[in-house]
Amino acid sequence: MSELKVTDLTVKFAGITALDHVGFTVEPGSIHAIIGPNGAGKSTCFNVLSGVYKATSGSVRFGGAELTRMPPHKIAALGVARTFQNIALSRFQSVEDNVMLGRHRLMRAGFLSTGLHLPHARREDARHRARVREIARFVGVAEYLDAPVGMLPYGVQKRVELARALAMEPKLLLLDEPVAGMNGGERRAMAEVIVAARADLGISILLVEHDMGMVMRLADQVTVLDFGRKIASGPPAQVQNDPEVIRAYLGEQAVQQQDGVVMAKGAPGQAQAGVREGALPQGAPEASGEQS
Ligand SMILES: Nc1ncnc2c1ncn2[C@@H]1O[C@H](COP(=O)(O)OP(=O)(O)OP(=O)(O)O)[C@@H](O)[C@H]1O
Repeated sequence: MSELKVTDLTVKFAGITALDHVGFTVEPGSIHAIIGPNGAGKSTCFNVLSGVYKATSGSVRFGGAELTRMPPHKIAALGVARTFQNIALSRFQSVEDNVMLGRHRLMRAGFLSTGLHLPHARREDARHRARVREIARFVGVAEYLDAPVGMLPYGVQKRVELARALAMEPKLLLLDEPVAGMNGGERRAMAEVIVAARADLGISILLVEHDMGMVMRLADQVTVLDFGRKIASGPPAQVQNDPEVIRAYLGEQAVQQQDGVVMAKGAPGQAQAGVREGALPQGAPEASGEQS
């Protein structure tokens, strides 16, 4: 099994250092979360890992391969699959056809022989469609296989996206805010699928998520970014009590006020000026059911 090792990763855009010598390791078969307030560099990190952005310096190694100079399709071919913050599916195609797109790199029959319905291409297509149906059952979308994706509820579409990523038979899955915009029930269903993907398929998972209840419940390890720098890392229980992390989320005042309890000032439910999105709850709560 391959580990993902990120070392000294730096990404600069004109005038902005989005990632500043960031390092972390995703152990094989683990769930690792990257968290941090808005603009911390989480998406930039994902975009480098999947080949969308080029690193300014540093290294990303997956197994024996250096990913930083590889195009996205080569990284995918090594077994790294990702989902996106905003759903990236073909709305007019069926669930089955969308998930089949994930299998393309695994198919040997060319476009022409598939189009001409040659026997070997037909057999291969049937084999892949059978696997697609298995994966659809695994993520709980089997009943929607024939439906156009655009007709389905948002939570189901997010699971279809996960199914398409799993259809690539990845070793490492990058999930960019997998429960964003979902209601409580949808979040719990998604969390169950993520846990099952690790347990049943042995996949390593790297997760960016603003739902801290979910992160604290699912992740084995958490890396915290703020303004492009890694400010903390470790198991969830350790990270959520780290003063640097509390300061990043709630500001200096909160650190001075808090004595074991992290709270923002102001009326309940009212955001404090300067408090950044993704407030960090104490304890290890169940999946929150609330959107951060
Ligand atoms: N393509 C780009 N060009 C210029 N600046 C960028 C680009 N992508 C990201 N940035 C900047 O890099 C910094 C990190 O942004 P990034 O989107 O990675 O943060 P994030 O932690 O994912 O935030 P959010 O939680 O809001 O999605 C921000 O200052 C952002 O404006």
